[in-house]
Amino acid sequence: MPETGGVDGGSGPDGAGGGGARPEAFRVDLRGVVDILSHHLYSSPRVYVRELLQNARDAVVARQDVDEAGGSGGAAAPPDGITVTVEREEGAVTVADTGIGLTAQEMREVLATIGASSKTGDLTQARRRFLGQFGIGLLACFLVADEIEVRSRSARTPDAPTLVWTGRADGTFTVATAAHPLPRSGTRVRVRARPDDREWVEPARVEMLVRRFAGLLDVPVRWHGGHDADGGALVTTSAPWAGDDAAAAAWCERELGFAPLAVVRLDVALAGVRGLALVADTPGRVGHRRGDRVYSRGMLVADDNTQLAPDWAYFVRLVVEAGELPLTASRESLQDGALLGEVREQVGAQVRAGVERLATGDPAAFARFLEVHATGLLAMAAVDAEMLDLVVRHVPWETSEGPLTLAHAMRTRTGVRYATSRSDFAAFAPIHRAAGDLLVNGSYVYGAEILERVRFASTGSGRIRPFDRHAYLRGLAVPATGDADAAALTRVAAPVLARFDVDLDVRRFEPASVPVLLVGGARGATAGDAVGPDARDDADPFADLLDGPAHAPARTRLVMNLASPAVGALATLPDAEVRADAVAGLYVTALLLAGERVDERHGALLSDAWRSVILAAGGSL
Ligand SMILES: Nc1ncnc2c1ncn2[C@@H]1O[C@H](COP(=O)(O)OP(=O)(O)OP(=O)(O)O)[C@@H](O)[C@H]1O
Repeated sequence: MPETGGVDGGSGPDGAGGGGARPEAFRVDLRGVVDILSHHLYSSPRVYVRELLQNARDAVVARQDVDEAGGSGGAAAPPDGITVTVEREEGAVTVADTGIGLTAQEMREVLATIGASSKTGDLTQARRRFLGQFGIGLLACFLVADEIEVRSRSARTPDAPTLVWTGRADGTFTVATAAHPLPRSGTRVRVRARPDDREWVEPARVEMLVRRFAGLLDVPVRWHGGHDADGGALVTTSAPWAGDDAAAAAWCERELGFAPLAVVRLDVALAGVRGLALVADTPGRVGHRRGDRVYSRGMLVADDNTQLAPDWAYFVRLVVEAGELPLTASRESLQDGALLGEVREQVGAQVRAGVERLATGDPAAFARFLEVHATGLLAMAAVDAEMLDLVVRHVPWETSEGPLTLAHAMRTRTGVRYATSRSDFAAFAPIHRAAGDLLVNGSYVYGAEILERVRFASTGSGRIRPFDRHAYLRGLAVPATGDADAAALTRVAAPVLARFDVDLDVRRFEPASVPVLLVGGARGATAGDAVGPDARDDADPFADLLDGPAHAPARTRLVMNLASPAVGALATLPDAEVRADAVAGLYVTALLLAGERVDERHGALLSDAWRSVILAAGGSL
């Protein structure tokens, strides 16, 4: 007669509390429970394969504690470990293990009681050794089948009988002695799919699931397609972190589909977490990490897990053995908690250390890393103090002295300045170089934010300042009053520049190779053109306050360098028209040097200037 699973008919003492009412036991509607599992716990019916593998694995581990006296042997004995077999015609899957097995009493107590597990005695100890803990995993078989058959021979006594437990989705089960004993102790669980669920027991699918879930399992797993009589093909392989970097890279290419730029080893001893951080070969989206491949005792938990790495580590994908980190009941993610938080922090620190090692030990690999991930790295540094630190120490910036790290620049120079516009950097870098000052190009995406943070961080305080072109220009030597060259140049150039709505500023500075500098926001084009509002977007917002009377709009200034031979000789040109064309030409040169947008009209001005100068120098039309 079938027994009813999950119902305990026991009762408490009559009259205890509750006015003499007899305590009754909860009843369990197994179909209802399975319905909850399938809709709210498990992501897909395919997890039945994982749950069976997991139970088999735990049984093999538990067996290691028991010294079976002469239990195994015989020609038909299965090989040590786990074997999965599919009967195509029957639509059945069998997972056989050489594990601890079950006695009749254990079958009644742990197989048929929802929430009962043999693995929860000492939770910490159990967690260290077993995958199961909740006592519900076996029910996953009801996602695809109406009946589960567990054929088992306990390893606890040498002459244990082989028993068959048959559990049904209607909540009943039977225990009987098997007609055909198992050749050695262990368990075979067989599920035969419902006609509607045959897709879940298709051999190709089951093989794929077994390889996926159990590929790294810590006990050997064999796949037996059901045709040959041998022990089946070994599915389990060694973990990617067990081999060298080349093996890890090959694994990454095969399993994750990319050739990693670098491999960082992870080892968080406090939770037995081990694995790899594989540096992606494409930029990815900052702040959008691809999930990580997580295993527990070699059983696949997820390949899109986002709990183990900090968000900023978007440039790596992890493959990790989660060690003692507990899993949720669905077994598809990790339980949140202090331990997970600590592990995440250490994983972050180890990824950062890996990037540092790359930066210091393998410059070529680090350069490749920056080529792909620089923007992302800078984006993270703009918000994360530790990434900022890494960027300061290892990322080279364009400076007036060539590429330098900010750390090096600040260590070796005083008064380092950074320009946040490309045009300022282009125009002022040569002047800084000539004066022995250092200018950093901070016009990259996130450059301004990062340099601003560095400026106020303890490492940077006082050593790096934003570049202020107005203040800098005020520092450039003004020709003495009465300087004849300056007066002559002003007479020649000021009226021409006025046509472009541009003021003249005559200075004398090094290097002489810089004839002109454009300062201010306007991109005046040709004479008579008004300066459009959009032309002001590059202007220094404080320029009005610093330079002009209150509320006066900042006017574009052309700084002409009297130290430049071209500028110095300008006023000596005899022909007024040539002089005017040359001034206009220098103005366009200044626009170009400042990286301003120029158009056809500027091209015409430049062309006129060249024509006039060439003709004046003796050329002919
Ligand atoms: N192959 C097996 N060999 C021996 N015992 C088994 C086997 N499969 C299941 N059992 C027993 O049945 C119990 C219940 O299994 P079930 O999968 O429902 O839960 P669990 O593995 O304990 O926990 P979880 O729900 O976390 O998986 C197990 O604790 C174990 O004692």
